[in-house]
Amino acid sequence: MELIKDLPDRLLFAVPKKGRLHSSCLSLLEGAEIQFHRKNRLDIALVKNLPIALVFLPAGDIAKFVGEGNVDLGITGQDMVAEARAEDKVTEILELGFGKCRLCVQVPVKGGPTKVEDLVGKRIATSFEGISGKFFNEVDARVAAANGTPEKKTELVFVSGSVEAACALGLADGIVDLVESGETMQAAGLHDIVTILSSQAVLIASKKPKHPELVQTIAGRIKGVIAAQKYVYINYNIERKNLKEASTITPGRQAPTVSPLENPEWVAVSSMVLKNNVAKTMDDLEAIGACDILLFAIQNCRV
Ligand SMILES: Nc1ncnc2c1ncn2[C@@H]1O[C@H](COP(=O)(O)OP(=O)(O)OP(=O)(O)O)[C@@H](O)[C@H]1O
Ligand SMILES: O=P(O)(O)OC[C@H]1O[C@H](OP(=O)(O)OP(=O)(O)O)[C@H](O)[C@@H]1O
Ligand SMILES: [Mg+2]
Repeated sequence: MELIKDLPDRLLFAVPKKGRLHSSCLSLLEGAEIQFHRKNRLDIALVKNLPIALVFLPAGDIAKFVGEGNVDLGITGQDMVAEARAEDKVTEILELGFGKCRLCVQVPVKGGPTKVEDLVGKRIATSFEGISGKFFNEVDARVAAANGTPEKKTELVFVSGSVEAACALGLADGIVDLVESGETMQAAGLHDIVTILSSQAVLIASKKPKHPELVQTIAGRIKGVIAAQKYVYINYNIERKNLKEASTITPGRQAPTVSPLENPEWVAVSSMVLKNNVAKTMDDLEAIGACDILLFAIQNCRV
């Protein structure tokens, strides 16, 4: 097949083929000007403007492929990297700020245990067998040591999705699954008693990439897109005597850009500032006498 023949010369970049991370990944690729056309049903797409091939894989498999060096780059959740036991086999280049969630032990609100130790010897349903197994092995050992009794094993029951249904269906006494808004958990009559890990989507690279320079190029582009989403550009005028204080409010990534104005007692200042704190930043600037405060969206940047 024509497509496969082209692959050896290209950097392979694995992207979740569906699910929670898929559409944010596509926006990221677009922002990084990684242009491709994906044929219907095909899980490989050649990038038109760079020597890259995108491979669309289940999020759960991506860490394994990157860790084994089959593909140079990938995007998946930190939870998936941990579940694949690939933390030492991949380089986490960048947290991407989406796909944020927590992996939690959850139990029924009514009549469920109140602490994780009470689940020892019981049944836990999960799609995260690796992480949950390690977690409950430690709890089992700790409880046995504390009580001076032989170790009782907590039983893991694998389910591939809709994990929250397991308690109501009588399959398990508790579950380990992801929580974001908490809606699914609450709808199932559950609450969380322990957070095992917090996760978000990450850009990961193989430890020995076949195309290291291209890895750097793509990482730089994606970092730029993420920074552009995180920051806005602020511009304001201020009396020179207040510049020191203003610089502490808008320090910029390196330092603020200060330009002289016709009136020698005044300067114009520009700086990147964090988007999520920008109203407070503007309040603080106004309070020290800044005026003509303008805010600009950043289309893209390199940091
Ligand atoms: N509710 C959520 N909010 C935020 N991020 C999430 C949420 N659920 C999952 N994720 C993140 O997205 C990753 C992939 O989850 P996703 O649900 O897309 O995969 P899946 O469960 O294998 O597929 P599917 O649910 O389509 O069968 C998770 O490993 C986690 O990092
Ligand atoms: O706290 P919330 O915002 O409700 O999100 C949490 C839910 O999202 C994920 O499920 P998903 O939609 O991927 O379905 P799945 O269980 O079939 O994987 C996760 O497995 C939880 O069930
Ligand atoms: Mg899911």
